[in-house]
Amino acid sequence: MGSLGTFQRKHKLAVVGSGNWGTAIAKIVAENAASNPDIFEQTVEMWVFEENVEIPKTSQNYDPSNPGPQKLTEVINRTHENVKYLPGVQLPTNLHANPSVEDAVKDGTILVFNLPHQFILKTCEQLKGKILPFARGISCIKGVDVNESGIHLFSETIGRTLGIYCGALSGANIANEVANEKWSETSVAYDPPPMDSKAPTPQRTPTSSQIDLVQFEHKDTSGQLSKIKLKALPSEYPPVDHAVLKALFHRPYFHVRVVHDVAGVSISGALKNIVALAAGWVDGMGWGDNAKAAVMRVGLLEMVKFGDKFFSATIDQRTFTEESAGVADLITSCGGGRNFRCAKHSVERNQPIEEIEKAELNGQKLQGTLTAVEVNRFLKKQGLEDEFPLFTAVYRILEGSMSVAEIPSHIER
Ligand SMILES: NC(=O)c1ccc[n+]([C@@H]2O[C@H](COP(=O)([O-])OP(=O)(O)OC[C@H]3O[C@@H](n4cnc5c(N)ncnc54)[C@H](O)[C@@H]3O)[C@@H](O)[C@H]2O)c1
Ligand SMILES: O=P(O)(O)OC[C@H](O)CO
Repeated sequence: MGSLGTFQRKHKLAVVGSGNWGTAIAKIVAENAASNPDIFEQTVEMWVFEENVEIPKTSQNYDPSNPGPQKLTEVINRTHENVKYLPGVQLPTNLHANPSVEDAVKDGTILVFNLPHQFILKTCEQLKGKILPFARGISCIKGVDVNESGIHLFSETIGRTLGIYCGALSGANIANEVANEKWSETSVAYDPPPMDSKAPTPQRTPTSSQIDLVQFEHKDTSGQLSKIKLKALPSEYPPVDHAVLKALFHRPYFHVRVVHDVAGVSISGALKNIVALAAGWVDGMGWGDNAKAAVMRVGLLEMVKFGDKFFSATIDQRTFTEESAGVADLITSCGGGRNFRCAKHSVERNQPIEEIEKAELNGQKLQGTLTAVEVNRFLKKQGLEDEFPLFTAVYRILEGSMSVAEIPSHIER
C-alpha cells in the first residue's frame, strides 16, 4: 500500500449530512475511496435527512413520466444527483445515500460530520453507543457550541458525546465551486491521539497503556485538563494520521494542508460567518469595496482576539493568516458566501434576513445568524461585548436594536 504500509483491514467511510457542503464533501470522499482501494472500502455511506423532493424540470434527471414527489435518498441513489442541495453535480456511483443515520455509521471507522451546526447535538445523541468505539471523526461544521458550561469546538462536542477523537476540516470552500471541481485549498486539523501516532504530541501525554483502551490527559481548548479514555484503533487498520487524512480529502482540484491546530481551524470557520453578515449589509447599502474591506479588517482582528482570549491554551495564531481556514475563508465568504449574499439582499429588499434565507436558499441554512446570537450570549456573560464591537453590532442589528448605518461609528469606538 505504498508509503502507508500494508494492513489487513480498510477504513469504512461515512458522511453524516448531505446538504450543500455535506454532499460536496461526500463526493470528494467517495472519489478518494475509489482512488485509494488499499486504504478505504469502496462504498461510502452518506446520511440523508429524508424528505420528499420534486426533480426540477431543469435537471437532466427530470423524468416527465414521474414528476411527483419522491424520497431524496431514492433520487440520489437512482440518478447520482442531489437534486435539492447540490443540483447539477454528478456524484460518484460508490456513494450511497442512507436515510438511517444509525445504519449509515454503524461500521464506519472514519466518520465525517457535515451538518448545519444546529442539528449536530441531537444527531450525536442519537448515535451514542451505536458507532464503533474506535472510530475517528472529522467535523466540517462551521459554528461553535455555546452552552451553560461555556464555548466549545464542535470537534470537541462530537468527540465527548461519542467517546471518540475528532479533528476538523475548514477552508475557503464555497461548496458549489468545490463540487464543480474549481481549484481551491482547505485545512484539515488533526492532532492524533497518542496511540494513533508514533510520537505523543506535547498536549497529550498517555498516563496508562492498556492494550486497547488508553487513558490520556487531554487539555481542552479552554485549558482544562481532563482524563479521556479512548479506544485504540485495532492494528489491522492503517492508523488515522495526517497521511491517511490527506488520502481521504485531497483531490487534484481540492488541495489539503493537514495541520495540528484544531482550535484555530474551527474558530476561524465559525467566526468568519458573523463578519460575512456585516460585509453583506454594508455592500447592500451600496457603500462599496472600501467599506467591505474595513469590516473585514476589524472582523479579522476580532477573530484573532477571540481565539487568543478563549482558546489560548491550544490555538496557533498563525492559522488565521497562514491557512485557508483563516483569512482566505474570510475573503471568500465576504465575496460570495450565502451569509454575505442573504445579508446584502436583506438590505437591498428591506426584508428580514430569515425571509431572504427561506426565499433564496431552498432549505440550505445560514450559520452566521445563529452563531452571532450564540457568540453574543457568551460574550455578554463574560461582560466583554464592548471588546468585540463588530460581533456585537452584528448581533444588535439582527435583534433590531441597531441599524446598519451605525456600524462605522460603533466599530470605531
Ligand atoms: N455550503 C457551503 O458552501 C459550505 C462550505 C463550507 C462549510 N460549510 C459548513 O458546512 C456545514 C453544513 O452545511 P451544508 O451546506 O452542508 O448544509 P445546508 O446549508 O445545505 O443545510 C441543509 C441540510 O440540513 C439538513 N437538515 C434540515 N433539517 C434537519 C434536521 N432537523 N436534522 C438534521 N439535518 C437537517 C438538510 O437535510 C440538508 O442536508 C455548515 O456548518 C456550513 O457552515 C458550508
Ligand atoms: O455560504 P456560507 O456563507 O455558509 O460560506 C460558505 C463557506 O463557509 C465558505 O468557505
